[in-house]
Amino acid sequence: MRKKIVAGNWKMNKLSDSAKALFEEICAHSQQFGNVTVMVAPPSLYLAAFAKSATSKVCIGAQDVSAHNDEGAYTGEFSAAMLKSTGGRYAIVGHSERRSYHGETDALIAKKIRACLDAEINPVYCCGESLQERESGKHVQVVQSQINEALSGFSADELKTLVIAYEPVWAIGTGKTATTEQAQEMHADIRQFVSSKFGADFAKEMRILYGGSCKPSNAKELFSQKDVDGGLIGGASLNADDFLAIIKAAQ
Ligand SMILES: O=C[C@H](O)COP(=O)(O)O
Repeated sequence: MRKKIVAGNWKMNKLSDSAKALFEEICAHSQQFGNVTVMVAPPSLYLAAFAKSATSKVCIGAQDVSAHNDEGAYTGEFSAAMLKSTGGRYAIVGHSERRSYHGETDALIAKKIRACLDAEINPVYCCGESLQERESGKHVQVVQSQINEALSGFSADELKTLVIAYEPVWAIGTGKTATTEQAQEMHADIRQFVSSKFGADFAKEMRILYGGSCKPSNAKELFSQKDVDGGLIGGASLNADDFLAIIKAAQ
């Protein structure tokens, strides 16, 4: 039985005081999270303080991480090892906003996954197709090729802590959610593809999150799909009531 994950990706939102207040409100409800793993990925400036004040039921994650694990001259970056040393547990890698605004490729993302695994940080690998790719019927092929490139250099044993987040780019921040059928279909395909690469036992255990305009009104239906193991939540994670309602929907 795969344990569900609800992860909040705050992106570049919230000044220090309001970030702290939101985080405290989430932590204050953590006794009600039941069997759901809850992860919060704030702007990286707040990571260390949040990790220090998190309850045991709230994990801290980074929105991105360096591909380098050795200390050195990489201005503006922080390593997975540094994240680990602050108490962080997860790192999102390959988010579509990193791909489109920073030109990140799956080859680079593979290095970030390697850096995470070396530092014992759980990578949350994001993949997903654009609207044009969906409309031209290439979505399955696009997502398989992303996964293939990012994960080919790893063994099943190395990837035990990997989480995949399927985020159709056309659904991110647009209010347009994938239908439950579209989400389930793609998640099942991802699991099948991963099974063909790493074996059925591995694929059966791997968590696949849905991301893209997930909100309290659609979370329960999405999370009830056989291959949807929770969500990577953007906009709706910025409001405690919405985020807590989504966590409830995963229980
Ligand atoms: O990482 C989160 C995703 O980009 C989803 O964002 P959204 O829930 O605002 O559509």
